[in-house]
Amino acid sequence: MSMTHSMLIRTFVLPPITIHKESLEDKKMSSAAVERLLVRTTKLSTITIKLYRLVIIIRMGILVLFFKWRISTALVMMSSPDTNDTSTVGAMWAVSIAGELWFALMWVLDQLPKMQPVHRAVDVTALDESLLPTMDVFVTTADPDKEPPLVTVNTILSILAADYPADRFTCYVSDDGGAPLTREAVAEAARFAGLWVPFCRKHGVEPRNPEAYFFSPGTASVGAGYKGRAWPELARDRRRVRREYEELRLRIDALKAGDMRRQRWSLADGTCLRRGTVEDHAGVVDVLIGRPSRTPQLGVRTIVDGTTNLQLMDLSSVDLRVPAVVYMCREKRHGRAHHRKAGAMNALLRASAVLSNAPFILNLDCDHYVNNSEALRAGVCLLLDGGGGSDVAFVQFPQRFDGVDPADRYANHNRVFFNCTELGLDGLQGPIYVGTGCMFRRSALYGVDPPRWRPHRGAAAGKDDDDDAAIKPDTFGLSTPFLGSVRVVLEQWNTSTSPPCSFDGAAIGEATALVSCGYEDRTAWGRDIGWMYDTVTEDVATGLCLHRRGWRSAYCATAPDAFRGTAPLNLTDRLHQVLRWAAGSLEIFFSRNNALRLRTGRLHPLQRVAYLNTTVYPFTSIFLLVYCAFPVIPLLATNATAGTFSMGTQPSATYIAFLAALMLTLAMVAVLEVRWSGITLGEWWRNEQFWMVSATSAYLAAVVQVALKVAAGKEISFRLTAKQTTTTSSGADVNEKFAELYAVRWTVLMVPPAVVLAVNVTSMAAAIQGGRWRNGPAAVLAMVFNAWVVVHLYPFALGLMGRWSKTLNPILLLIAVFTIRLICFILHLHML
Ligand SMILES: O=c1ccn([C@@H]2O[C@H](COP(=O)(O)OP(=O)(O)O[C@H]3O[C@H](CO)[C@@H](O)[C@H](O)[C@H]3O)[C@@H](O)[C@H]2O)c(=O)[nH]1
Ligand SMILES: [Mn+2]
Repeated sequence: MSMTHSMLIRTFVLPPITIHKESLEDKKMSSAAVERLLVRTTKLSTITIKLYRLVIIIRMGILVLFFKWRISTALVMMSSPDTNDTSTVGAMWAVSIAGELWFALMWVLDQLPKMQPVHRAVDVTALDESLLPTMDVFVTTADPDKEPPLVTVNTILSILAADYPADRFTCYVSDDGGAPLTREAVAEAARFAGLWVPFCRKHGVEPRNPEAYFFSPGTASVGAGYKGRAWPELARDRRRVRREYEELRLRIDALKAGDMRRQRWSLADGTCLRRGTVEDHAGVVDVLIGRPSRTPQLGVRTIVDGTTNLQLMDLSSVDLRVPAVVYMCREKRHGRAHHRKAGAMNALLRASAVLSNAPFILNLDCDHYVNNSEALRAGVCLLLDGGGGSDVAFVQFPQRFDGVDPADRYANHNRVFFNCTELGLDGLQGPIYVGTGCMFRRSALYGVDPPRWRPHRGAAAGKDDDDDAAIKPDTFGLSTPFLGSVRVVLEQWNTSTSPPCSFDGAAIGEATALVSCGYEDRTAWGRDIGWMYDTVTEDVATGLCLHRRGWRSAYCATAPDAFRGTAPLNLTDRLHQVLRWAAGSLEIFFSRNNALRLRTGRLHPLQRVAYLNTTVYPFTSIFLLVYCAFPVIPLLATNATAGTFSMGTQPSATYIAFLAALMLTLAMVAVLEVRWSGITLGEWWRNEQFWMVSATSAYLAAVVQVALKVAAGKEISFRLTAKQTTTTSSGADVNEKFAELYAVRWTVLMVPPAVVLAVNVTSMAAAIQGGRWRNGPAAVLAMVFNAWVVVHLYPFALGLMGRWSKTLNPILLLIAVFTIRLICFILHLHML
């Protein structure tokens, strides 16, 4: 990378000197005249959105009036001489109002940041081919048992075959398990890439993940959308490549079978290392495919099978180059913190700095493959965009999943978050970073301020002394070559130095030293630079640190999906995933990154609200459980009269009016949200439902875990999500296809919702049996509320029932639940 790169930096990355308030109109007019736009940003301001905002504001007004009324009524009741048991009555009022206040607050925190969604369309054809920046792609894997090597291999192949110049990107694979099996599998992928990558280029196949391409039902019709040469040729080539791929699969199976007997690593240079354990092993950096030449290597030959002499594929005039592949395993030692994924990412960040030092970085978890070969270009558009792209620290892509059952009973797709929340945030300071499928600007990770907050450093400025001063060993560590690489990256603001790029022995030696476990001692890694430590959701914390420094982020939704991954296999895995996210969120809440305490004017106020929302939501579990248990009391009470706890208030027209208004506006907001974001009502409902399941189980456990951490310093573990191999023969029946999903695996997390379910069901039974439900409207309503809880917990019950359960129609349930929810609120009010 020499002139081309520096020109590019000058053209696109140089910061505008003035701090400008973004005006979309201005931007459109000024840039359109000069060059083709890489990104077209439109504020969604359809009638739906306007109505949506209006209803949200009206509902907030109603909430204020409602609470004013509730609290004043409570105070009047308490001081009334007719109330005989003041302490019980007071406690009940407090529980009820506290619950409602918390739910209302959560609703407001959730809605506010969603009110100004924007839509960004990238134009990859507007990118100047000769100016494409270099990119480092990081793949993380940690355990070959839970993350099958075949999945990782497919991810790597899809990356290598992506539509991006082969000499401009490098694929780094981090193996936290230090498993020879993983390394061998990566090497197999590197070998197979020599055939797979040119094949993809020749025929323009999609997706470029061989497993998905050959075996997933969706891509069976290869002819459709065919971009390459002659169709019969594709059919022939496809058959041959598929045969090769099947052999690769067999080889990986064999590796797996033989894994137990292996004691040593053998590296590319012939040296052997003794195999360590997962928690204790040496650091390794191993270049599996070196840097390809800078010019395309057009195939003038055909690949011929050595034994059968059969012509395998005609690759004349197809570029045969394969991007560089580096296998990396950071050193781990007993008794030394390794900081999970964040630690792996920081090791990758440093090792790649002395090897390729690309200004942009893409991270994919081992199970998330490139599904749209233009994905890398799409991300680059947003980072290079002349109209503000230089302030963008990262581009988050939506996470999409294969292998989710048609009913999505555990809400794995998370559509409300990706299609509403992230889009809304994009209109503020940018989406929250949520892990896999995210592209970064390397300099942002080194802790510098974004251009718009560096107003004195413009194109004219010379060497930046501040930057030099900032590149200190007590921040970045002692490696001189690494410090040099940091300087190069930071100087890209205003000079035209090109990053060094070398895979020679010295560079590899340095990279190995950079992944040693002592390198970060007494440095700022994990605190001020790189990925953040001290939380199991390093993603949210890292994004927050970038946003608080004034960086923006961007959301990049493409069609077809840029990346696709796998979702947790069963309810147990899913609950543990949600538990980890909730615990990580609370860890951030109790850290120096608490959104309420951050002292910075650079965080957009609504962005702050969004971060507050993302870090406090698990507390809902406490309010929810208490609030849920509350109406059951009259049914279980030995005193048969439901009036025991009634404080004698008569239903008033006021509260009926409040309820009607609150319920109506809630329903309207939901319907409008579904409309502007394009998700389905079913998806929205699944989200609601799974929220209930998590809130009664995983969130509660998260609160306990974090309480233990805060009080007793007990660390929270990162339980890896098991990945599925996506192969699903097209003909298989649903039960067989999702057998793993329907399997019941017990976890303590299921205890609280099971108890809630049981209590509700028995209290209903008891009430019916004892004829108590006839004793008063409160009891009847309590039963209805019970039913509401039970219905909300039904995906959980399905999980418990295992594969024999049949899925109910979510839409019918939705209607039922809305009606019941209304009655539930009446119940709460009636009892008081
Ligand atoms: O010590 C570790 C632990 C995990 N990982 C990798 O981290 C990734 C995420 O782990 P996974 O179990 O798949 O977590 P998910 O809940 O599915 O992932 C989401 O949530 C995580 C934070 O909790 C983020 O790190 C992920 O990027 C995000 O996709 C995987 O590639 C792992 O190989 C490591 O490299 N080292
Ligand atoms: Mn995952």
